Amino acid sequence: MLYPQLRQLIAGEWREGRGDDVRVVVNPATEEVLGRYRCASDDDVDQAVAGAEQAFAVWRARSPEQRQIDLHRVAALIRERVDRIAHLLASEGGKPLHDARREVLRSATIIEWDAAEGRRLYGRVIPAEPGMHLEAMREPAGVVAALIAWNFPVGFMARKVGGALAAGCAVVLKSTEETPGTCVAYLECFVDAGLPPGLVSLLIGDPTRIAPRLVAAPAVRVVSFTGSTAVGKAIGKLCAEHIKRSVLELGGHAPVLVCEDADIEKAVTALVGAKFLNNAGQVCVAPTRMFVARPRYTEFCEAFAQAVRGLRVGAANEDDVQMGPLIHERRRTAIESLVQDAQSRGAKLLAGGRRIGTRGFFYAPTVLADVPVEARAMNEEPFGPLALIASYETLDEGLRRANELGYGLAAYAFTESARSARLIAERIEAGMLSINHCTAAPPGAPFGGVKDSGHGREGGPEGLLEFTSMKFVSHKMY
Ligand SMILES: NC(=O)C1=CN([C@@H]2O[C@H](COP(=O)(O)OP(=O)(O)OC[C@H]3O[C@@H](n4cnc5c(N)ncnc54)[C@H](O)[C@@H]3O)[C@@H](O)[C@H]2O)C=CC1
Ligand SMILES: O=Cc1ccc(S(=O)(=O)O)cc1
Repeated sequence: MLYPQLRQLIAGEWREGRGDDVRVVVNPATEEVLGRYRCASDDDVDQAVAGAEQAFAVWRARSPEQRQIDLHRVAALIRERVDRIAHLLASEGGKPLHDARREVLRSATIIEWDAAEGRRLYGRVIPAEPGMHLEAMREPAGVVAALIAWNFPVGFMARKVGGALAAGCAVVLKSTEETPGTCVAYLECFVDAGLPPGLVSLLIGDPTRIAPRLVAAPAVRVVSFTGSTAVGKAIGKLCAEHIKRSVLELGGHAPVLVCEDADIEKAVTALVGAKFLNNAGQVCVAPTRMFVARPRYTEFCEAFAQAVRGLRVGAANEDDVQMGPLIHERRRTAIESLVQDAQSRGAKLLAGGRRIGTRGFFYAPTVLADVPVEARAMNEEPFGPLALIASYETLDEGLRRANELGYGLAAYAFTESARSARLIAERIEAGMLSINHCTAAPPGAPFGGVKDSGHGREGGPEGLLEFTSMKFVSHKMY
């Protein structure tokens, strides 16, 4: 399948960037160069924002029903082009083709859900004396700056671009440096569906140049970022400086409580899938710190390690592959260093712990047990195929361990006890808790974190409201 020409989409026109730098895109499974792009310049950013501002005026004037119809055309094109988009996502991002396909198809469902929800952005009539009409109106916020990461570029585009458009906004999207071909192919669906020119722009280039200019642009009203907590803090500061509303979907280091009464077989199947088979652990909600009730510890460790040893690692297009490579050499070195550090502090290696092959950024699915609290991996988000296991004596202690980090994105619990489940639900410090499963949040659920994992929500009615502003209108009629 042909790799696309990597062009910017600026004010309705696909064209080359006008920045100085040219960068390459690499297949992480083969290290082969897939393509090159010239970065966006400051002027490109300004033109994209100006185009979005003009298109916003057209789009907000359309009825919510018409916007839903328009977005359904986009979703239909995404489904039609699933093979092409998934192929690009797998080549650039390294995930197995079947996972890439699932992400693309799910993204169409997200857009459809948001498109329908866009018709329900109700305001409120406030009771008042006769002759006075008091109303809280919800309006589209304006131009949205969407900054995404490489691990689920399609899912992120659906949530940010789909959500913003469904709420009546226009979007300037900053592509990921690693997966620009996927972003181009995906946004072609929006253009080819006949949306107003300029409604969605795509900028590819140096994020440290694009992001500050985009956030500072007066027409930009909401900034939606997905990435690390470190970069999220920098974006948050920029937003504060320019008084921009922000949605920050940042890192996580999800704890898992495996209670004494858990079904260990079911827990292991769910956790191995969510940890390793979901983008090789490069997921913000990946279950990573597994705290197991002492009486079930050995049983859990053995079952978990055995399941992990049987996983098939390989390139996206290989038959039956379950886990792909890491996105780049930096991530592999980071995982390696976390594993070495934990082992030097007494952690026991139960599976993996090594590179695989001579080409591509492969690292074996790795399990460490008896991981001490001071190991770096217990504190820094690994963002890779590394699971950590430790035991707890009481549920109180388990909850304390689960809550001890600054992160607060996803958390998981496995228990057959309604009482334990309730206690965990009440006391866990996380934006999302899954009990007895690890399946992904559906489009209608509010996705997001607390503490250092960010603020604001994507998905559900809550996600759409982030792209709206309130206007209070009081009308004295006589
Ligand atoms: N919440 C999530 O889903 C993600 C979390 N991460 C975390 O970040 C760590 C590092 O991965 P990276 O790819 O290096 O993530 P990162 O946070 O550095 O980059 C994420 C996105 O932010 C943009 N970015 C980077 N530096 C920027 C800056 N100074 N100003 C504005 N935008 C900037 C990049 O274009 C990138 O696509 C991972 O190990 C993981 O812990 C990374 C990607 C996604
Ligand atoms: O890594 C975090 C992450 C991954 C996927 C999604 S989505 O549901 O596909 O949007 C959200 C966050």
